[in-house]
Amino acid sequence: MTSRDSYNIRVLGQELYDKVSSSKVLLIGAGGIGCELLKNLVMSGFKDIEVIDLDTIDISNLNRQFLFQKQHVKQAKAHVAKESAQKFNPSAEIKSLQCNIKEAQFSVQWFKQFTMVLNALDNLEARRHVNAMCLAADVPLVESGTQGYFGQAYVIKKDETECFDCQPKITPKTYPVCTIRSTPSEPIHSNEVAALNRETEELKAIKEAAGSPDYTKKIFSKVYETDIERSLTMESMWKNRQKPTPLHYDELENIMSDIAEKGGLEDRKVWDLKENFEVFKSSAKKLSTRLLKEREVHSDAILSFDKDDDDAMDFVTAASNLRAHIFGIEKNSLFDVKSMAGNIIPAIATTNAIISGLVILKAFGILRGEYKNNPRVYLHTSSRLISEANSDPNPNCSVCRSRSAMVSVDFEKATLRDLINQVLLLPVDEGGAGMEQDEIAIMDGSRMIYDVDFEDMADIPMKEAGLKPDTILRVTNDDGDEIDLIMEANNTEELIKLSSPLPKLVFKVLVKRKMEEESEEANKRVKTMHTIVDDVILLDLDNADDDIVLLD
Ligand SMILES: Nc1ncnc2c1ncn2[C@@H]1O[C@H](COP(=O)(O)OP(=O)(O)OP(=O)(O)O)[C@@H](O)[C@H]1O
Ligand SMILES: [Zn+2]
Repeated sequence: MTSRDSYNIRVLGQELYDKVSSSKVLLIGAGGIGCELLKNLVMSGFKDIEVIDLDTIDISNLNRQFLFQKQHVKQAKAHVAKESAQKFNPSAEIKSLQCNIKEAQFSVQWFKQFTMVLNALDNLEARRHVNAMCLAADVPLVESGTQGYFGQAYVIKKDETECFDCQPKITPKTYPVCTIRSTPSEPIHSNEVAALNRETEELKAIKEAAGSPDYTKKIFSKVYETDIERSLTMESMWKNRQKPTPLHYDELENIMSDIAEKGGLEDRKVWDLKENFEVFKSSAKKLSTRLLKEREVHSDAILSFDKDDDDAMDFVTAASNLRAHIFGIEKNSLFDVKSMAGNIIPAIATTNAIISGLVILKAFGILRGEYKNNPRVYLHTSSRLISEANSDPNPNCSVCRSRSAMVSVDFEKATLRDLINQVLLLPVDEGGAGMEQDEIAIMDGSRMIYDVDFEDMADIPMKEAGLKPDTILRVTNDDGDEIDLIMEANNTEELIKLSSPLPKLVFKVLVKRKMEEESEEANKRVKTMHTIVDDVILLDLDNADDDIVLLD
């Protein structure tokens, strides 16, 4: 036993320590939160850890992802994180995978081997996927995230708490191109125009003029002079708006200044007009020189935008500020533009550290069997921690409120008809779905494979119908019941068999489904169901007669 272990026994107590050291944990993501978390896991006594990350280390990760150093740049995050974290507690067994967690090899069955899953991801799609997999595998998940000084950590457990998708998520803002091209009104508009310009016509012009002595002048004059003067001729556009003021290259060139290019300009300072002009010229020149060099190797080389490319960020900042000046919009520092153009909020190491610590506390809670009573924790401004009770699943959530079960299948022989007869029509008290034949619909992802008017695939072997192990079939009926059937290859003689009885119906929502999904209005109504008029909720808690509750 290492001294780390005896220390952990004293801190956690023997009972929790034993649970910690015998549990198997999956950590998804080895970025800002993931690095902190992996270090915390090994230091607090977790011994069996699998870490997965699809990415390689970028130089910009080094300021906060402290398991990585300069010599690791371009190596796989998961492998380097494992090597570095291992040193904190050599008795821990860490397995690393450089993969996308959405790959088919990480099946529901694979997820089932873990005591818990810890998410340290940075995107909605992967979070949604892991949420669905953990629900299907019935493995508790700790979800976490940070944005600047804000952060949160909470537990998701099937049937006990809200899942990741129980509450609608705000989708990132987009701006209509036509509006921002002609009449930008906020700083972010100008930035996007600069980015768009760079990506479309104006960048093409820069590329074509690259190498010629007056190419920056050409592009400058087109975007900031000719285009603006043209738009000024459309009188009606400026009736209720401030008119733009074109910029003239030669006039700016003649302003006396000792700045030759960006050298010495601070990233957090808002540059003045002349400074933006000089940075525009120098960054455009550097970008085009780079392009010409790359074209010597590949004739069709292009430059693509990367928020961590200094020349690209200088160009976008200066170009958007020049345009902001024309439209009388406030200019921004390079630091601010980087947040907007890269659609990022700067990551803060301290926030990641606080949230990772909380994730470990949530994980201890899971090992003590605390789900609903394992409060969500939010980190707010002024470093205040706020805890909030974990909520029940949203009865209208289409992700966690559908029932799911594993079905073992002989894909070579069993047909959808077998599935219908032996699982879906099977009475509820025999562990089946108790559905009616003519109201069943079966979907394989977005592909309809069976309903009463489409039986083409009902009598062919499932393999021929394109079904394979780990397919998740969604079965619905006219009552709005939803059942997810996770199809696994069978290891018995039987054609088809439910691995476990279907979970009983807890909440059955018979609203006419018009209120579902997408629209904000619908989402509001889902959250406050008592305001729904004319909708009916059917609670069938014990599978006895349905109770009908009318909502006023
Ligand atoms: N589908 C996925 N499968 C595996 N790993 C993923 C998946 N999606 C995201 N990740 C990983 O999750 C981690 C999230 O970490 P973080 O938020 O710190 O992002 P980052 O890319 O390292 O930093 P930044 O975006 O701030 O430059 C990243 O390392 C990323 O590679
Ligand atoms: Zn849910």
